[in-house]
Amino acid sequence: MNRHKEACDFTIFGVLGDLSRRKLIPALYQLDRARLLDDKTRIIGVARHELSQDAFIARMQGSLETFVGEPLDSEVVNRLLGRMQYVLINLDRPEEYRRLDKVVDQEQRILINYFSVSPFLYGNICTGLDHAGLITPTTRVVLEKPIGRDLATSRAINDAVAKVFTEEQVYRIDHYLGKETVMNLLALRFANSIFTTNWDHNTIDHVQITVAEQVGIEGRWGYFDKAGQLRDMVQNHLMQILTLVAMEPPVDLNGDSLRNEKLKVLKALRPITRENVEDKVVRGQYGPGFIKGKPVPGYLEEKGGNPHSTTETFVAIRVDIDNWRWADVPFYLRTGKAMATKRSEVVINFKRLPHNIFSDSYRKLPPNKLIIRLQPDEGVEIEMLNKVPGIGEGIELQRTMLDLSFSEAFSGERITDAYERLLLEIMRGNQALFIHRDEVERSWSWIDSIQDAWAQCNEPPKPYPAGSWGPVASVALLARDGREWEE
Ligand SMILES: NC(=O)C1=CN([C@@H]2O[C@H](COP(=O)(O)OP(=O)(O)OC[C@H]3O[C@@H](n4cnc5c(N)ncnc54)[C@H](OP(=O)(O)O)[C@@H]3O)[C@@H](O)[C@H]2O)C=CC1
Ligand SMILES: O=C1O[C@H](COP(=O)(O)O)[C@@H](O)[C@H](O)[C@H]1O
Repeated sequence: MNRHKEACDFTIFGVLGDLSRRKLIPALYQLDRARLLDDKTRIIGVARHELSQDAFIARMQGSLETFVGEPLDSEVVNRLLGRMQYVLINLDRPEEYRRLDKVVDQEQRILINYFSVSPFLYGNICTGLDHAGLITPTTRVVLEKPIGRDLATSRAINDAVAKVFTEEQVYRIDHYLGKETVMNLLALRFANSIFTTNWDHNTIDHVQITVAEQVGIEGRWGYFDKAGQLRDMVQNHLMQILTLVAMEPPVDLNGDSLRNEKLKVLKALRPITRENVEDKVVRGQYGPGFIKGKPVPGYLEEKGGNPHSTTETFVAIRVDIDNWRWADVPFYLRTGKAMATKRSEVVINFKRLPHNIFSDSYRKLPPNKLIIRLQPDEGVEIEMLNKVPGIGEGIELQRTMLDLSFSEAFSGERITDAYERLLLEIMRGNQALFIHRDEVERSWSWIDSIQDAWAQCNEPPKPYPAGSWGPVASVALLARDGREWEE
């Protein structure tokens, strides 16, 4: 691993697509602004449209103007655009990859190949790069999620990539791993003794992980309807958050140390099958409703959609981890589109104390909670009991919050976008924030079992109004265990 910035030929396949325009190009702008790109680094955009270099630069400038979200620094814009070069390649045609050979220089710079296209094109790109003799031991490849749609397709894609790249050359992106607050889970857990020593079945009752999105599908029907929320969000983002919360302490922060500990958690997930799927999983689909006071269509009425689709837009799951640390500590996951608000958080619910010595007003003392706000309004809260000040008789208790809001505690620090961090780590050659093939395949195998169980049950998803917290059945999922969601 090289911790220093290196000169790269950063090549984006699918440079005119949504991800590239909305996330990658703006992230490169921020890195250039922070002087984190080597002076010799170049950005090569690959797409299949006849486009002059000037027209390409104009399109990239348009992306910056639309998606950077702050006034642009013209000096940085000019420097960044000056690094860019367009190359026309139809990714299905191996003979066209030779055009890249003319622009990359692997003696001077590291070649990074970012596949910002459908995963079903990854094999073709690998063949094309190999055909053109562009793969050397220092070449890197970046794969976007989702890798496939199940274990079989993910294996086929990983096999195609493994024909030409070693695992040490592959960077599988899950952008949640680049979010400040997700990375902070490591600091919280392994830099603070109060948590390190209170992080198991002895002190924790259960864990909740919520990733609620307020947006609906909004023009992404073609992709989303074939995927659904389980594949789109749980297989990757929620599984990664879960593994970071549940894993054993890694020996250090190196890529393999972290990835091995995460993998052990995935191996310990209790399978969900036809026999228990109805008790453990709730599938929902949003209907018409109101978001921010405005009427919004249901999933089946979205533009370009199929009015008979049974694809889920919401999932809630009780996950059990069969290992020593988490015996009898359920992890409840929920994620959905078109929900009441955008909110992602992890809530660690501690156990109740066995006995109450205080007033009768609390029959049982409410347990402590640690709330980790992943986004928005990033921060950490601890819910605890305090004495109400005063000289009255006895000790009166009140629930209080210790609230560490990142915007206040680190005021002046800009919260970097996940892609900025991840692109930088790829350029540095640090694999710690990227996913190993074994993790992807373990996760798919667990998800496939739920998909199979759903297919056997053949039950339609439960409806919920857009702008709500999901189907009522998701409340019942916890109520059956005597618990409730953090609201
Ligand atoms: N968009 C997002 O927010 C996210 C995307 N991802 C992943 O990122 C990847 C890209 O997604 P996204 O940008 O949304 O997809 P888009 O469809 O917007 O972009 C893909 C690009 O690939 C190009 N392309 C397709 N086939 C070929 C070909 N044969 N030769 C050359 N170019 C081709 C398309 O060009 P053309 O215009 O000619 O069809 C298009 O510009 C996917 O793997 C997706 O799952 C992951 C997380 C979030
Ligand atoms: O990967 C994806 O993530 C987004 C949500 O990302 P966030 O950073 O805005 O939380 C989700 O909307 C999309 O469907 C999914 O493919």
